[in-house]
Amino acid sequence: MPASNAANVRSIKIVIVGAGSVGVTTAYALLLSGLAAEIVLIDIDTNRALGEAIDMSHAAHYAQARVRVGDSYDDCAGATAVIVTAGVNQKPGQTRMDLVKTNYGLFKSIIPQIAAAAPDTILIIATNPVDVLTHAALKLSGFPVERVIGSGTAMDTTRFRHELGKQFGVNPRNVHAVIIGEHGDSQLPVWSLASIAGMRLRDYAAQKGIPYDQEVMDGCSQRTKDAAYEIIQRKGKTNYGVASVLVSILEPIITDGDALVTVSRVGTYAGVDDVALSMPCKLNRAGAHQDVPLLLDEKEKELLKQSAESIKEVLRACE
Ligand SMILES: NC(=O)C1=CN([C@@H]2O[C@H](COP(=O)(O)OP(=O)(O)OC[C@H]3O[C@@H](n4cnc5c(N)ncnc54)[C@H](O)[C@@H]3O)[C@@H](O)[C@H]2O)C=CC1
Ligand SMILES: CC(=O)C(=O)O
Repeated sequence: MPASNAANVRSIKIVIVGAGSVGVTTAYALLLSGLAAEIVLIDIDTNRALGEAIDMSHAAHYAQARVRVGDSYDDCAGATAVIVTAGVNQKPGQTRMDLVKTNYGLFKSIIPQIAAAAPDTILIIATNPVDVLTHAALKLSGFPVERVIGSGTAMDTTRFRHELGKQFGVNPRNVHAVIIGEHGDSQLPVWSLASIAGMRLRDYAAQKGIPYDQEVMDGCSQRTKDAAYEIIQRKGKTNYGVASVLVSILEPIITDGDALVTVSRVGTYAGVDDVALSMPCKLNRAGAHQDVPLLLDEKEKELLKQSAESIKEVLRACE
């Protein structure tokens, strides 16, 4: 973090609603990041949350931050951001959309309480299905659209860059490629704009003498899409990747950093209105701004439309 922002951190309070696997891993990643002075955990299982907070407060000794449990949603007051991770997760074989009924019901109860206690905060939604619930959180909070952000395909973009970085033998940070659309099965890779060192992937491969094969590339995007299914099949949940992604979304909000991140936000996409999905957004103190139009090719535009429509269909069924 830039030294000029260090002073800000002393006033930064972040609330995490849902102190399960994603919530506590995020709290720990945030604690070690040094971005917050106070981290508050809120969970219906207050006893377990307290155990986590006590344990983490011993790590806080090394990180100069305070971790505590909130007594009620009133503890959201004054939070720079409230991250929502409460809700059921996928069992092996389930899709994210399979969780919608339970988690939508939960949001109807918790979002109005957070909004009443912290009317100026930024909501960051991680609970799945994240796009549908980002839309729900916007409607239930009455917040401006910039202040309701879904973690969206920031997670998939991270996984995609990891796959491409392995394929091309470069650090994933040097791969410029995004996954857009649903954080789920209808997501799409933007191949037409993917680059390494300013070169299209095909050109980079040619320069390096690496064979370029679209089937191999498609394997990278397929593994990205399937990553959560594989991890859940093997260990029952995903938590480390998303925790780091949530901190990477928080960082530009806390530091007013103007970072471009593929997050989910309500808007109109490929002609489908009032739907939340991910496109690159500029993140800063005021929230998420959609001022990064992507010049998609015709096939990508069609796939984005299909993704928006599939999210909208689930939204309609919820209403
Ligand atoms: N956006 C993303 O990239 C990712 C999203 N997820 C999603 O995050 C959610 C949480 O996953 P896990 O942490 O693995 O589940 P978990 O079961 O470990 O934790 C969920 C927590 O929510 C709490 N909770 C339930 N109802 C509550 C309420 N009314 N108020 C406060 N807390 C409440 C539970 O007590 C539990 O501690 C799931 O929907 C999962 O699909 C998980 C990984 C990645
Ligand atoms: C579970 C989930 O949404 C993920 O790890 O991508």
